Amino acid sequence: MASFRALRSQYASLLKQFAASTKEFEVLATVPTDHAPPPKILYVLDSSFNPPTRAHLRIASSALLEKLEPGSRLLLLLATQNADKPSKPAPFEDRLAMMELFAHDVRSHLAARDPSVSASSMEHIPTIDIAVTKKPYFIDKAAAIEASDHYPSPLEQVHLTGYDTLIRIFNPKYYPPEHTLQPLSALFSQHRLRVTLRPGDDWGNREEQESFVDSLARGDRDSEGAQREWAQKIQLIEGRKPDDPPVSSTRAREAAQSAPQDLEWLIPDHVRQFVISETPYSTESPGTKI
Ligand SMILES: Nc1ncnc2c1ncn2[C@@H]1O[C@H](COP(=O)(O)OP(=O)(O)OP(=O)(O)O)[C@@H](O)[C@H]1O
Ligand SMILES: NC(=O)c1ccc[n+]([C@@H]2O[C@H](COP(=O)(O)O)[C@@H](O)[C@H]2O)c1
Repeated sequence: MASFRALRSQYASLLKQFAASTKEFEVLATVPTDHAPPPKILYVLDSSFNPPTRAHLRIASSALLEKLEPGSRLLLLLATQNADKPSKPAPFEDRLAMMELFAHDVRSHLAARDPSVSASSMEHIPTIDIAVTKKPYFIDKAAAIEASDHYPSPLEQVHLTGYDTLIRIFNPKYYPPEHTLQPLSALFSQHRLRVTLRPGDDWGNREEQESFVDSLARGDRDSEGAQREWAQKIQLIEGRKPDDPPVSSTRAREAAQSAPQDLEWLIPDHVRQFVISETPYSTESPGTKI
């Protein structure tokens, strides 16, 4: 693995080229770098990766472990433009460096759970792509991935999100000018969502979250332009256990500043080494405001 400084400068220059290009989506790196078989299914984890957390690790690895196949590929996708949040530290090159380290965390985690993997052979462990997009909305991200010559076509995408993101995908305010849910039909005609429940004060308890898909299947969102069949394309997954503390990137950024001992349970090993050594969230880093 390259040094942290080398990783960061490699991504800084790739980002510059991407920003100056007319491309909407680009794969910047692949872990491992050697030739991988063409994917048969693409799991997409879109995130701000600021930083990648153990919640992201669980979301990605539980999807891949459900059916560990050579044709499964994971795509870690960083949107350089967010639908709602303004950009804040860490800089994108630091996040991309952390995504690559996170890819190693995911592969180690999968290897530890697959009895057929020996220390010397990771060949059955899925390949992980690290990519950027200029598109903030899922319908456009999915279309940009479809249009990319990096992948065979057609290729089913399974977007890995949390419940809070599902709610926002189904908010008509994001789909001007009509502001209906009809544009989502392009996403659900070919692709799926695998949604991890995120019970808490902000998004309702577990039962309320589980009822979202039932309500869609009953036709409660028909008047907004939704289709009942979409419910079959949304798989809900158990999140953290009720007694486990909630994990989020916000919490990890706070811990980096004031409770570094918490980083151990908040972020996975390779990412943690970067955060401790490079201090991207230190109060002294330029413009840091968590
Ligand atoms: N603890 C969690 N449980 C379920 N889903 C999660 C969890 N953490 C993140 N996700 C999901 O992972 C995706 C990417 O997450 P994101 O980068 O927004 O992390 P975050 O922890 O919510 O960030 P921040 O705290 O900076 O707002 C989103 O779809 C989000 O819903
Ligand atoms: N309707 C949509 O497709 C929609 C709405 C809100 C957020 N998003 C995206 O979801 C991802 C996660 O968002 P947050 O980092 O704000 O939790 C981001 O890439 C964001 O741009 C998409």
